[in-house]
Amino acid sequence: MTPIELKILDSRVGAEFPLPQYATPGSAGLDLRACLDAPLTLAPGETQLLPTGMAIHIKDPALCATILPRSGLGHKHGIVLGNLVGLIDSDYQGQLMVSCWNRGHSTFTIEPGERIAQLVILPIVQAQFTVVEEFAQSERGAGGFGSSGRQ
Ligand SMILES: O=c1ccn([C@H]2C[C@H](O)[C@@H](COP(=O)(O)OP(=O)(O)OP(=O)(O)O)O2)c(=O)[nH]1
Ligand SMILES: [Mg+2]
Repeated sequence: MTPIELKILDSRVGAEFPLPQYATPGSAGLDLRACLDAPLTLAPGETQLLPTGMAIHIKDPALCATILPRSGLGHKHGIVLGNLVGLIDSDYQGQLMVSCWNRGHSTFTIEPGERIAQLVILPIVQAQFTVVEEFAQSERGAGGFGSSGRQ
């Protein structure tokens, strides 16, 4: 386990709303909860930025966090992320925010404390680019975007 600092910005976090935790020993993600004062209704097509009531400071530039949708909410109810994937930089110290997008056809109500997305901590490699005139030829070369066909 990698220690990461977490600041509670809303006193309900860690009390009525549990802190993010790995649900099982093999979990990759920690569920994030909507730190709302009242239920929030998302109409079809609507996007709202929801607070989580907490901040993390990852510190280590060799790590980042991503915010991903929960599969049940996304698949069954069309509740995904307005930014598709959220990327949390290692030097970000502000509140973790979740952009919730109702891409479905029905209104969906998010309750205070409801688990709306998941946080996944990942390793990062920062690159330093070396500008060259030519690349050593690879097997693929510039082929892409379906160049290998469909079957
Ligand atoms: O779903 C998200 C995505 C980002 N962030 C925070 C953490 C991240 O480190 C910061 C900046 O995110 P990003 O670089 O993706 O956004 P930007 O539009 O490029 O903003 P900036 O100009 O602040 O970098 O916003 C969130 O809280 N939730
Ligand atoms: Mg940015």
